[in-house]
Amino acid sequence: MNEIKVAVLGSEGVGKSALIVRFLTRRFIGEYASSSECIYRKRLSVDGKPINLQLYDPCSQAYEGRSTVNEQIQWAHGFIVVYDISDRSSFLTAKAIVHLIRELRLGTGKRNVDSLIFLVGNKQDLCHMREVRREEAQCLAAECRCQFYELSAAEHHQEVALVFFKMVQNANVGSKAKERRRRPSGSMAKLINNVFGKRRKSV
Ligand SMILES: Nc1nc2c(ncn2[C@@H]2O[C@H](COP(=O)(O)OP(=O)(O)OP(=O)(O)O)[C@@H](O)[C@H]2O)c(=O)[nH]1
Repeated sequence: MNEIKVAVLGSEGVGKSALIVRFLTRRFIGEYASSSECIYRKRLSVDGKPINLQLYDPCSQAYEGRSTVNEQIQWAHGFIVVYDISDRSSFLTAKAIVHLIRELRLGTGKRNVDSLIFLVGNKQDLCHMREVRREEAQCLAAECRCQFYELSAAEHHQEVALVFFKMVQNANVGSKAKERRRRPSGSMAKLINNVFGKRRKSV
């Protein structure tokens, strides 16, 4: 069964746990007691195929700089980078994380990251306290070639679910493509067989 690993990153209090819990349970739970990192697991069906999804939530460890994100980047197939639209500093942290992911992914040779970073502005219900303009976030997303969403874990279930499903779909397509690159294609396998198989017989 295909394993898809997604890290949900961002600074403290932006709503990482709220988004994950909203996706997993459809509910918004105001406060979360957890103070240590955790991995949530869920079985999904994508295009009729079963998928084991793992979601990494760093909890209060939040963004602890380059070395922590480096480890998370090695682990994850995809990244949901969250900021709070009413907190400018959380946007700057999200920006730093997105840049770091791109830089480190290129460094590890895992180049195909374009569809696997989502920038998510959470707490859209607090738009009267907005500190990050939507256009600014869209610009960052375009510059870093990632997908952009603005939503509210508190108010939107469908939008939140869509973001997670889209990420799983993209990661799944990426892992299938990787698998195909590893294995020779059907026609290539036939060709290899024809050439080398026949030669072996005639020796
Ligand atoms: N108004 C509003 N509050 C939200 C939303 N999402 C989360 N919150 C609140 O923001 C606070 C932090 O949410 P968490 O989900 O714990 O944030 P986190 O990023 O996981 O925080 P850490 O685990 O400390 O890193 C809580 O009080 C949530 O109720 C939202 O969409 N709107």
